[in-house]
Amino acid sequence: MLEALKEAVFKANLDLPKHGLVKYTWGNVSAIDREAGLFVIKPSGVKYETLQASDMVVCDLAGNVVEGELNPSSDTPTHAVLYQSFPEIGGIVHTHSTWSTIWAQAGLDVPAMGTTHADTFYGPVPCARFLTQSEIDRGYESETGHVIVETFKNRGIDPLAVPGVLLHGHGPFTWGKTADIAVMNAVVLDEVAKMNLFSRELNHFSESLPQRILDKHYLRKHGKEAYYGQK
Ligand SMILES: O=C(CO)[C@@H](O)[C@H](O)COP(=O)(O)O
Repeated sequence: MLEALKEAVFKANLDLPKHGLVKYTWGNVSAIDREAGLFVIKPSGVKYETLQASDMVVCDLAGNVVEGELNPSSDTPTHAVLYQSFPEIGGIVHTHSTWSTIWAQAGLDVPAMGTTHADTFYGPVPCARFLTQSEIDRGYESETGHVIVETFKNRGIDPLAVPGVLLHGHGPFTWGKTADIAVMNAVVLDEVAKMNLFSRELNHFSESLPQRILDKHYLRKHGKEAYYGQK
């Protein structure tokens, strides 16, 4: 079942260490077949060096395993909630990539400070709040997905215009129309997180570009007159 999608997700998972986004088994990639209502995700705890396409696990939109010998990623419930809530996305990446995780641990949005950021993200990449104890008790991974969705809803952010989020104290999730685009967005997010960290230091001596200039840059690059969901 879904052999081609398994191959695509397998290759996308191997791109994480290739781009320096993961250490050991930190992180995972999934992709969804919307017609089948099933998504394919990396198995939990399997080293990238030994990973095979046949190891991929197939889950339904509730996160239940429908095919696969291995346990799905521990983040499967988060992926499931995001696929349910963001119907236009096709692939999701979670990592603990260094520079994005620095901002996540600080509980800060990654600000839009230049065109490199604005090429991909229409405004800041938000940092979602800590989970409450009762949320953790209900299930950390599924509640994580709900906190991400709540963040975008409460802040009026379009997940297609900002295909990524930080989780306070945890790390980044990114997404896109395919697993490969989700991986690219994860690479860009980590790169701009690194750039912004040092730009903010230098900002003690200089000014950043105004947000309106960067917003126009995004809209021009993405051919959008006015992007709904963003003021
Ligand atoms: O965030 C975490 C653990 O804190 C997970 O994302 C692990 O980093 C990867 O878990 P598996 O996908 O191997 O279950």
